[in-house]
Amino acid sequence: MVMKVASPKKVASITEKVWQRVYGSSSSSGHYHHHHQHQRRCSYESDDEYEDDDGTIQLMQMGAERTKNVLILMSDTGGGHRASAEAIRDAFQIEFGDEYRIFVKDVWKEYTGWPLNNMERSYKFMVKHVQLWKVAFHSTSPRWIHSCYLAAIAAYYAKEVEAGLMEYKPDIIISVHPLMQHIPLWVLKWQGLQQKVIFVTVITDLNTCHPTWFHPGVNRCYCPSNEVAQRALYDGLEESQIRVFGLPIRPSFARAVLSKEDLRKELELDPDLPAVLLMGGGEGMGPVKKTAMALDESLYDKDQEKPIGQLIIICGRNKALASTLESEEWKIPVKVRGFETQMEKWMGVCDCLITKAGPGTIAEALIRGLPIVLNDYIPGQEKGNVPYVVNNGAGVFTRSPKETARIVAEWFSTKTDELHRMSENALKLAQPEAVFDIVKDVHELACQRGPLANLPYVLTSSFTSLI
Ligand SMILES: CCCCC/C=C\C/C=C\CCCCCCCC(=O)OC[C@H](CO[C@@H]1O[C@H](CO)[C@H](O)[C@H](O)[C@H]1O)OC(=O)CCCCCCC/C=C\C/C=C\CCCCC
Ligand SMILES: O=c1ccn([C@@H]2O[C@H](COP(=O)(O)OP(=O)(O)O)[C@@H](O)[C@H]2O)c(=O)[nH]1
Repeated sequence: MVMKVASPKKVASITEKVWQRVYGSSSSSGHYHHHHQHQRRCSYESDDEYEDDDGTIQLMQMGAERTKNVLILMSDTGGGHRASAEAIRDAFQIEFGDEYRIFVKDVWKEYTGWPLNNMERSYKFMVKHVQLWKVAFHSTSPRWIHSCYLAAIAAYYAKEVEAGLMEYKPDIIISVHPLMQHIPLWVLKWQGLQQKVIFVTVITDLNTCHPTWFHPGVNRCYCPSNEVAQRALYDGLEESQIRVFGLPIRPSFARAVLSKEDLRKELELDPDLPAVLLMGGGEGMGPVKKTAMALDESLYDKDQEKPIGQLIIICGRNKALASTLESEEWKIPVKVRGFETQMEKWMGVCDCLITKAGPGTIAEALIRGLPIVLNDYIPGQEKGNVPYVVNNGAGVFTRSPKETARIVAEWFSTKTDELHRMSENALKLAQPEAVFDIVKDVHELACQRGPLANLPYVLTSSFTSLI
């Protein structure tokens, strides 16, 4: 909160002056008491002030009372970055209420031009032509290569990015995207805002992530696994910058108490038949259709002429896939859905999952204790998710739709004990509290920053004024 008050000639202390203005009393014990009503608020306070030309005093902050702005940088390249961004936003709200104001934004899309404003489409195109993605991913891995690209883009779009970031006057910037470290950090540096704005990265890949995630200039780098933390250390981050809590998953997964029975009624599913969930990330990627067809065969008992399981297919934003599947005739009970906002419910009614190796979907399934058949992965960032699941006994990998269908049929008939064992292993890997650990740690960072964080934006030099 920035307040303007007239400058009194004689006052004992600045703190008293502030509290006199705000509460009409100079009692510092009143101040103390007020702080304790906000247990979780930062415990620092500061007396920053400066005098304007007109003789009024700008009171920079009310210490702990100021609502802090948190800008979460994401992009809809896949569904995982938005899901993690929203998870962090929700956890901030649950833990700290109105102490933080959260903005989840794709600043590139809103403020810049080609190629940054078009990443979703470029990414979709590249992963469809998977060899192209493989070359792009690996050829940009060396630091000097991606730094050159990103520096060129930063120079070109500096003003736009600056405008995009400054619109939200962030006290804290959280990047949940591999290409959103370098450019914002350069802008902060150019503006002399590094001491004021906390910058943290929350990595949303479980293992073989791209090195653009690791920037030595961050205040914290939250790694979802020890494997990623090792990579961060290898890429030059200090141990003090790294924290390993897990991948941030929406609190509705961690905190909701779900009864399978009630959910099956709500979602209009068969109450008794075991259920398999088939999906392909936010974009409905991978061999979804072929797998659905194979399951329609394997989950139907021809001798008894009845199904041994039911199938739910979530197509995400892939509308073409949803409409093709909706027009099919099925022997077993099948539900075809588009983009669902309550994934915790759909996972809560199922007994196992078939998916490409998306980190968000995997982490959610682990929380729900769902054994996973991984049927595809995007080269590069998703490759390492396969051993992560398989070596920990939480699932299997096969690219063959028929093999997938056979495995699920066995899990639902002769190998229920294997299904049960894998479910237990999945639960052991789950980290439902990760998102809360992350926001609490960010909050601690904000508290440690103290008065420096409360310099108003008007005091800092703007990049636009330098050029
Ligand atoms: C020396 C020869 C160079 C050849 C390459 C030519 C040009 C560069 C073209 C493309 C750059 C490719 C960037 C590669 C780095 C990507 C880092 C990364 O891991 O990105 C992943 C994200 C998607 O997120 C993932 O989604 C998954 C699911 O789908 C899953 O959820 C996973 O967890 C997520 O991490 O990918 C992107 O965001 C890619 C955006 C693609 C942008 C294409 C723009 C192309 C145009 C020009 C280049 C502009 C900027 C790139 C700067 C390059 C520096 C890395
Ligand atoms: O209809 C859908 C399909 C997917 N998702 C979510 O999108 C994310 C997908 O992330 P993941 O990392 O698995 O793959 P990506 O989509 O990024 O390739 C997960 O959180 C899913 O729960 C969703 O909310 N609704």
